[in-house]
Amino acid sequence: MPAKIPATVVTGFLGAGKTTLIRHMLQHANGKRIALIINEFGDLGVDGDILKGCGDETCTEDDVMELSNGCICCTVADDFIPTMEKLLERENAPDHIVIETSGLALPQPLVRAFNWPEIRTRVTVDGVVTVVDGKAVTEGRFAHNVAAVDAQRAMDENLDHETPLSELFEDQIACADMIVVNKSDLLSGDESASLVTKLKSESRDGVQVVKASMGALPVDVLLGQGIGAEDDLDARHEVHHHHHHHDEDDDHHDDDDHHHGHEHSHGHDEFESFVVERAEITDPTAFAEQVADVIRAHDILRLKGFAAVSGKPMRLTLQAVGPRVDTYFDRPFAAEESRTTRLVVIGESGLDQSAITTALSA
Ligand SMILES: Nc1nc2c(ncn2[C@@H]2O[C@H](COP(=O)(O)OP(=O)(O)OP(=O)(O)O)[C@@H](O)[C@H]2O)c(=O)[nH]1
Repeated sequence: MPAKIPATVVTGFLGAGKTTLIRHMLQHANGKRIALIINEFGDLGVDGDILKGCGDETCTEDDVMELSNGCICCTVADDFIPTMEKLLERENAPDHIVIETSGLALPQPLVRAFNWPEIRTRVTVDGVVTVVDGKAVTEGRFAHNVAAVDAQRAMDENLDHETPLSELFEDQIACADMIVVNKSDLLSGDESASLVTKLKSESRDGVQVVKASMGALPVDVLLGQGIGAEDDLDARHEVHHHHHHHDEDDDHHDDDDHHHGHEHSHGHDEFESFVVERAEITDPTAFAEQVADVIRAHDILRLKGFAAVSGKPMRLTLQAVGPRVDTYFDRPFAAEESRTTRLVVIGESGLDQSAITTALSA
């Protein structure tokens, strides 16, 4: 039997730097054929577009497969397994598979999917890499809810779920084989060192915690961990209490209802996304400020997309994580492509979509 193809799962909260890390990895792959599977939250396919546009010969469009919108654990049978099978049927099998989960995904259900018989004999989970936004964590964006949650708990003992942010973060840390403290360039040496120490103490024994800027890590550090995470699921406990019925079963593959039945009880239903489309903008700097103001006013977690700038043939990529907005021109608009501005907005459920749309369209 041929050796199993190793697959690395890259997880991490919205905007932590997963796509940036993968892009760096592809550009330094040294001839290794890496196939990518991307599961994005939000409708625009921004991550796939950024990766396909990386212009490196080792990452042709064929090597990037996008899963339809939705969380992997709800769509294993309909989407993830068929996509993997398509990849495995290719004549020219990849040396390594990298899966970028959406920033709102729980990695455990994805790792569990590697125990499906169709996949288990041919692929193994080489390791789970969890990318952490060092700046956001240092600023307490995931932890500052803890006091409120504890207060809530004290009032109602039946309430067993945490805030969506802290709970996702904990699940992603609990599943990690390697934790990347990204965005170290935005931290002092002391800040990043103390975050490394803290995450080491919060993660399982033997988990590596490394610092990075712009996800720049040697490919050999990221790939080839040889963990076999699918055999080791129990150690990667989930704090998501409301769907623990996933836990015991390695053989639920013939029970599709099992996957769909609880689709609406997932933590990430507490998040939503929508797309805002507007006409060309005139000034990238002014628009970035406008976007930052809208993000602050509406508590938006993540905003990204592409803009057309009057008089410029190039497309502007806009990326915001919290109120920090990055822009750069990535490539010319194609002849048949319409010069519009399209942005995907992601936040906790209850966003005022019409007010946000109006403010971004002004
Ligand atoms: N300063 C700084 N910015 C970074 C770093 N890594 C990523 N970014 C920026 O952070 C933004 C989000 O990065 P992505 O790589 O798209 O993050 P992601 O985790 O793939 O985001 P989602 O797929 O939306 O969850 C982009 O504007 C990046 O340029 C870093 O190490 N330092």
